Amino acid sequence: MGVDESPCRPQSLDMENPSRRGLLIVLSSPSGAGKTTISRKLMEADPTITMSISATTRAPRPGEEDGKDYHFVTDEAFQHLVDEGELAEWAYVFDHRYGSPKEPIKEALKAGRDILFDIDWQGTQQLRSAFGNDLVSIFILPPSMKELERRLHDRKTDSEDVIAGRMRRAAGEIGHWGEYDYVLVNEQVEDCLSEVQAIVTAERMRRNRRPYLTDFTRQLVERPNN
Ligand SMILES: Nc1nc2c(ncn2[C@@H]2O[C@H](COP(=O)(O)OP(=O)(O)O)[C@@H](O)[C@H]2O)c(=O)[nH]1
Ligand SMILES: Nc1ncnc2c1ncn2[C@@H]1O[C@H](COP(=O)(O)OP(=O)(O)O)[C@@H](O)[C@H]1O
Repeated sequence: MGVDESPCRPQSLDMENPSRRGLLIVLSSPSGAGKTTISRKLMEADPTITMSISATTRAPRPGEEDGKDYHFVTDEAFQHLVDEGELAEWAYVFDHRYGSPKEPIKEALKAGRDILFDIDWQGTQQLRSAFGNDLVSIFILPPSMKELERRLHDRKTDSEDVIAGRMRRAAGEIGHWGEYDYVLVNEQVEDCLSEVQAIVTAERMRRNRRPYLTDFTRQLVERPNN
């Protein structure tokens, strides 16, 4: 259901204005647990959700597209983004820098659209400080460390060295699970996707994200014959 199709949406609402505050949806996990897979499926099922495309200094993997998967930039270009205050958050991950551009977030929130982030715990902390109640955070765990390693090999995008580095970092990343609003185990992709969708649906219904309810409830009470 699209943003404007809620059955609870009062008819008198100004159609030019968004009826709901946009939501920042953050997915974090150790590398290989499945957040890219879940993100893609979530957006396929609900095209009103847009992805925040991060800037990174890491090299593209085979099949990755500049401007679609990441904005692949040099160290100098990344530093320029930092200096100009164009990133809402940024962090070092696996010896590279990754950051979320500020402008698309502002646009999405203004338009009442939801925006999805595939970022680590450091970025999540920074976004939570900046956006508070507009953010919902979800941590995705693998069913086991053995399965995590199997998925990293299966993906065939990284060398043995890189996989070993990602596995070494996984325990540290998992250590931050307690900072997240929701924690899921990605055993079967479709089950995990359904759980993420249930969270998004419920979070969209939160009272503070539906400011029009103030007018709607007033109308209900003041004009009982309508
Ligand atoms: N803080 C922060 N982390 C990011 C950002 N973009 C990606 N990451 C994280 O960087 C880590 C590495 O990402 P990537 O190199 O694509 O590897 P992957 O985890 O195997 O997909 C993952 O934990 C991502 O969630 C960002 O903009 N900010
Ligand atoms: N539930 C799952 N069961 C089996 N394989 C999975 C599952 N979820 C993801 N994968 C596979 O695991 C690999 C890593 O998934 P990916 O989405 O790239 O993880 P991340 O973005 O967290 O690094 C990919 O090859 C993906 O197809």
